[in-house]
Amino acid sequence: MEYVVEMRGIRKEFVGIVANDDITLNVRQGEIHALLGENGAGKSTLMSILFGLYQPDKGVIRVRDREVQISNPNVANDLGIGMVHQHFQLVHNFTITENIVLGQEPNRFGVVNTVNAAKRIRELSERYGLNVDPDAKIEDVSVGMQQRVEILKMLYRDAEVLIFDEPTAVLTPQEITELMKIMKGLVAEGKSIILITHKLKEIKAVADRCTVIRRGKYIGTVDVAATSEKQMAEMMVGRQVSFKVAKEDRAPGDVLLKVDNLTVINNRKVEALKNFSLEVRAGEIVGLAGVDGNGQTELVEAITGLRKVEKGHIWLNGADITHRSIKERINAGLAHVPEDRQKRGLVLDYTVEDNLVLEVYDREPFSKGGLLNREAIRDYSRRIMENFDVRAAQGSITKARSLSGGNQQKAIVGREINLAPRVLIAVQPTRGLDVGSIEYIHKRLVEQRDAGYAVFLISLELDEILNLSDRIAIISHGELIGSVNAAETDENEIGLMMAGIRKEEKA
Ligand SMILES: Nc1ncnc2c1ncn2[C@@H]1O[C@H](COP(=O)(O)OP(=O)(O)OP(=O)(O)O)[C@@H](O)[C@H]1O
Repeated sequence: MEYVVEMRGIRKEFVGIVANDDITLNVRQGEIHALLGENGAGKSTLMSILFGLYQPDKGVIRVRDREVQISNPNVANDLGIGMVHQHFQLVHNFTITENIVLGQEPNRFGVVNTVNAAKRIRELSERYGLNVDPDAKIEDVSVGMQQRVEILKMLYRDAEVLIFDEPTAVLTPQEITELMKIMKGLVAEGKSIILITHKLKEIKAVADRCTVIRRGKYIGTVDVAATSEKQMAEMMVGRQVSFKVAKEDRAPGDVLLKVDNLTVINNRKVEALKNFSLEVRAGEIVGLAGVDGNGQTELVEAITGLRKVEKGHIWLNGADITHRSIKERINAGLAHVPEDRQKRGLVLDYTVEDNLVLEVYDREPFSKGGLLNREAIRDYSRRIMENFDVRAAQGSITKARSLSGGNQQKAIVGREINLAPRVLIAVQPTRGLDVGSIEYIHKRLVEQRDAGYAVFLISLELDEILNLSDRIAIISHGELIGSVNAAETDENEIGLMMAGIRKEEKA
């Protein structure tokens, strides 16, 4: 058996778009096989076919040398194919064991033996270095741990081929390192992994081979050790890609966003921000670096009006907006690319065009005397879609739900930048985007700065913060640890400050 999974000549068409057009994917046993492609290239569709969620219109799938019809996920399971989705499917007030046995057949007394299950979970956890406590409740464990529960679910069902869909998008850098170790351990034990990711660094670090697809078509499969990141990026987008952002020096102007001594309480009634102060000036990109969960979310919520401020003030272009409504803040020139595109960014059942005018539909020319001007809305949306390369099967009237993840993200960023906001709050603006799209969004953020606006960038990607920012503020446990010039710092210094070590302490 040369390959554990062979997908040959796979085609899948949705209304108006061929998502997979004659795609080949051959996975060897015991390898980590990366699947790389720009946003909307057809990766998720191909994996949904392998997992039995979609039926291909054409093509053959062979698993361990046997031709198979994977008519639903149960068939995939029986064939030893498992998938860790980007959005976990876990019940929060259940224990880890309960989540793993969920959906298992009960015995003839109608009960699932959770004692035996917990024992087996412990064994699997140990064997693959997962470090999971079977008795812990999901709501009490970190995101990284929840992902391991998803991995355990697959192992518990004896999966031999594991599909990971952008698994590192939700993880902290430490968790990413650990996950890579786990993946290597899995293949060392004979499992095979298909890894969907946009991060070329990760492909270089763990994958053996990489299959590249572009606009639904198969481009090629390469040996990762012999191929550079640049080469893979070029295969993927069909042109040269620059990883560095070109940015001229610029003297910042007036303070456009001022956060003054802010104290905010989180959902657990704990102070998530303590006397936090920060300024962002016109013509400046300020990056906020910090380990996830250190008050970034609450800070953004307070600035955008989603969370009440306990103490302190927020000023936008000289006006105190601390207690203003969300709408008033938008009208005063604030825009926001939110952390969670599905919860806050888009109304998934609306069309793309309705999503693109979400904040401005009540202004002229989009409405007049209470009536919507469809033509104006469509024109405006089409322009954003074109500029930001938002690919949608039926154009502006496509439902947001059926866009690929990256295209949803591009639509949100396009919508917010298009408001020409005085202050743009960009949270993880390039999450889930391919390198070509990242390059483009970064350019637009720099343009925003060059036009004399303020950009506040919140990102867990240190590379992105270092690359784009003029100034970097570091947050730890809800406190400002310090603020440094991007040109005069490096990953190490920022890393230490993210761990809560102040500059003077280090000296
Ligand atoms: N259920 C669906 N109905 C209609 N079109 C769809 C559906 N699912 C996907 N598409 C379209 O098929 C194309 C491929 O999408 P897919 O999600 O497979 O891309 P992807 O490579 O996973 O992208 P990303 O990196 O952005 O997640 C896209 O143009 C998408 O809009």
